[in-house]
Order: sequence, then C-alpha cells, then structure tokens
Amino acid sequence: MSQQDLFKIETSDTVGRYSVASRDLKAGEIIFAETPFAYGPKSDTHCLCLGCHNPVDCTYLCSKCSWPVCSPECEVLAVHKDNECAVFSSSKVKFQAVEDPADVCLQYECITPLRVLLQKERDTKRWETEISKMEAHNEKRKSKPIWEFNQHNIVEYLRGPCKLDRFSEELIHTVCGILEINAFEARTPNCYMIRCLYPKLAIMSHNCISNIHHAVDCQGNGNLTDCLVTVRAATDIPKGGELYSSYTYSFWPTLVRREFLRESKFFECTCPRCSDKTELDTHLSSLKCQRCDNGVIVASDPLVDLCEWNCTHCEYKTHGGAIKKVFAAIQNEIDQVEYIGGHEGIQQREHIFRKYKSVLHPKHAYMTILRSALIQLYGKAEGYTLGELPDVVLERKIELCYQLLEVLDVIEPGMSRIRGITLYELHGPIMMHARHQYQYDAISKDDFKRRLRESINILKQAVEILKNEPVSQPEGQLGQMALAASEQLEENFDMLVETAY
Ligand SMILES: C[S@@+](CC[C@H](N)C(=O)[O-])C[C@H]1O[C@@H](n2cnc3c(N)ncnc32)[C@H](O)[C@@H]1O
Repeated sequence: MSQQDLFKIETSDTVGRYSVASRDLKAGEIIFAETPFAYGPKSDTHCLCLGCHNPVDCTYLCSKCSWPVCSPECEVLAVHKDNECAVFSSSKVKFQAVEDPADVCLQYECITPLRVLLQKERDTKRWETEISKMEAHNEKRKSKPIWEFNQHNIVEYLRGPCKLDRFSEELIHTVCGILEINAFEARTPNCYMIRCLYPKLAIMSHNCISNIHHAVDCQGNGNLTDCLVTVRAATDIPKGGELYSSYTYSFWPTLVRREFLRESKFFECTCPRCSDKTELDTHLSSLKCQRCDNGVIVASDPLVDLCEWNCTHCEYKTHGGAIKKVFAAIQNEIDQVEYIGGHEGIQQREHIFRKYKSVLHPKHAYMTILRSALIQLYGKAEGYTLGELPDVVLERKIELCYQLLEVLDVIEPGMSRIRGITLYELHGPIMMHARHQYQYDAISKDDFKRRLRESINILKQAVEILKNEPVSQPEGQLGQMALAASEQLEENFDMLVETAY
C-alpha cells in the first residue's frame, strides 16, 4: 500500500474535511510526507532575511529589490529571488528603513501571502486540487479587526504600489485567511519561527490530544521545496480512526486553549479533554480550594466560557471571569521569564513555582510549564551542570521529569517530541544519583547496576522517539547524541560499574 493510501479524506457538517486512517497504523509509522505549497515569515514578525529567514539589522539590502537579506548568497536563494524580489524590483517598491529591526515590522505582512499567490500561478494544479479547498473563514474574519488590517497592509499594498491588481481583493483576503487558519509554524536551523502551508497536514481536525506527530525538516537552503514535513502516527490508530493534530499549545489550561481556538480558528472545541472538568484527571485547570483543606476548584461546565467554578468538597464558588484573570496574571509572570536562562532563570522559575504552590493544583498547566523549563535548565545552566548538582537537586530534577511524564501520558501520548526530550533529561540524573549513592555505600553494587540499566533503558526510549526528528533541528541533534551515548554506555557498562566506586 502506498503512503498516499494510509489516510483518506472525509467530510462532516461540523468540521468540514477531516482525515481517517485507511488501515491500522502503528505508533511511529510514517503516514505521509509533503513539501509546503509556500513558506515564509509569520505575521507580526521582526525584520528578517528574505532568503534564510534569520534576523537582520537591515544594513545589507538585496542588490535587485533593496529589501533586507543577510548577504549576496541569500539574495539569490530561490525563495526570495523567484518570489517577492521579482515583484519588488519591477514595481520599484523599496523597503522603508526602520528604527529598530527587532520591532514588529508591518512591511513583512505581505510576503507570505504574496509567495502563495505567485505559487498559485506556477502550480495551478496543486492550487486547484489542494489549496483552493482550504478553509479561509472569510465571512467570520470580515467582522474582525484582522480584515481591515489585512486590507490596508496586504491587499491595498499588493494591488497598489506592487502593481499586482491581477489578484482580486477577494483572492488576496482568501489567501490571508488560508494562511491564518491552516499554516503551521516551523523553525529555521537557527530556531527562528516561520510559517508553512501544508495542504495534507492542514486537513487534520483539531483535538486537544493529538494522535499524530509532525516534524519539519527546515534546512534553511532557500529552495522553494525546503521544509519537508513528515507526519507519523504518535500512537496506534485503528483503521477508520480519525487523525488529529493539535492547533494549540497542549500545556495550556482548557479556558485558554478554547479561547485561542475560538478567536483564531473560529470553532468551539468540544474534545474529551475540553469537556472534562478535571482534564482527564490531569488537573491542568484545577486550583486548590483556599476555604477547605482537601477540595479542588473546577469549572462547573468547562464548555461554557464564563461558567461558575466550584470546590469539589465545600460550598466555595467563584466566577469564570475571576479564574481567567488569575490565569492571565500567572501566564504573564511566566512569559516575563521565558528567555531568562542560567542561574537567574532557575531562581525566577522556582520563585513562581513556590508562589503559586498553595493556589494551583500541583499538576496545574502553569506548574507543568514551569516544570518543563526547569528540567532543561537543571543539568545545563552554568553552575548547574549534571556533575555539579548535589543529590537533592538531582532528586528534584528526577521528580520534575516523572511528574511531567505523568501529564504527558495523557495529553501527549505516544511518540511526542516533548516525551523524547523529557526521557533524555531523566536518564542523566538517575545515573548520576545512583553513582553518588554507590560511592557513599548507600546502595549495593547490584542496586547500582540495576539503576544504571534503568537509566540506559530510559535513554533508549528517548532515542526511539528522537530518531524521527530531522537533524536540522535541535531535537534531531539531541537524538543523535542520545544514540551515541546509549551505544557507548552499553559498550562500557562493566567498566562503568567497576570504575564508579
Ligand atoms: C486547518 S482547518 C482543518 C481542515 C478543514 N476542516 C477543511 O475542511 O479544510 C481548521 C478548520 O477546520 C474546522 N475544525 C477543525 N477541527 C475542528 C474541531 N475539532 N471542531 C470544529 N471544527 C473544527 C474549523 O473550521 C477550523 O477553522
């Protein structure tokens, strides 16, 4: 059976097109791979090179069109040369100098829609068969501020100064909608975000627990066919089972996920996770009751945005609006530290963790988000490398990893990237901790061997997941490192045991 046959497209009144498995699929199995119809800068981007999409300071401009690129090498990359460069050169539309290239630059808003429009002319067949069928939600978007914004920054800009009035206003708005509803984020090799339009991947309906996994091999080579996506089954999926991707960040609480989907994808999510007060016992939305000792506060009806929230044990109740404000305040605090690494990053996150420990359920989304950042800082940050960590901190890292895995079992089941990373982060402290314990005579040689074996097995599980990540991405490189480490550990197992004491 060819890969083409591993899923089929069906339609329903509620979701439109969606995909189902044509036969039983095994976790990790490739369902399909496809190149994007077009890719380019995200909306609200800072200034970036139109060839390789890395940030630029705008001092070097393309010798043909005078828009920012990094270098002469970048200006001849097909993704720029065969797209906007030709349009800007012939219409003499110049890039207007900006004060701070790191600020959001509205001049870039037109780039990716323009690349889609030009690709439509080059590949009419793919446009007709795959892209023109995509959902743009024009009627719903017309009443939103985004419509006026696009009219001014994209439609009038392309049809006016860029002399592209061969594209109708309606077509340009539709392309903008297609991108807003369907495009996926991808990372350049230097980890800068771009957006890609994948026709098959975009057919998958949303579910807050996805059963597929997609990995983008973005090489940053500027070819029109760069950014191949490979889509695999994350879990076993039975024949006829629907294929789901998740359009939101899976760690967000229900209220936040549903609001994001309502505002940006125009539907109300009613998936099993959203419908359940406890988020399938993960308690990612639950708060601790401040009135009684053992109650948790959960939404009375999670599918009603501003419903009442009640304690499971006492009479305490509060309004969804108040909960929304609490979540927004905590999210804001976490956002403030997002880019802080090292010692400071650890301290600040542990501070937020402690601050909300008595307010949020231990498994709450924001505690989970903090955990996932902390497991990557402990063991890597300066002064916190694995070899430097005392046993209590190694124990903390192990505990954080296991707590995270418990949540991932439910919300990111199967072979998800974050599970691979978490397993990788877990194997090191288990090994280091066991070694210390053995050296202090706290455990026997046999126990030490058992824990070493456990650590290697966890590392092998990480390899099994991360081997599917492209080496152009950090997770793919981590997968390679993990593979080399597991082979070495296996080979040198006896020596490690003998020399540990
Ligand atoms: C990326 S598209 C998915 C493909 C789309 N169904 C189509 O026919 O082209 C996203 C849109 O599909 C619909 N959709 C996807 N998942 C849904 C869900 N779980 N519930 C309701 N509508 C959904 C919404 O209209 C959403 O804006």
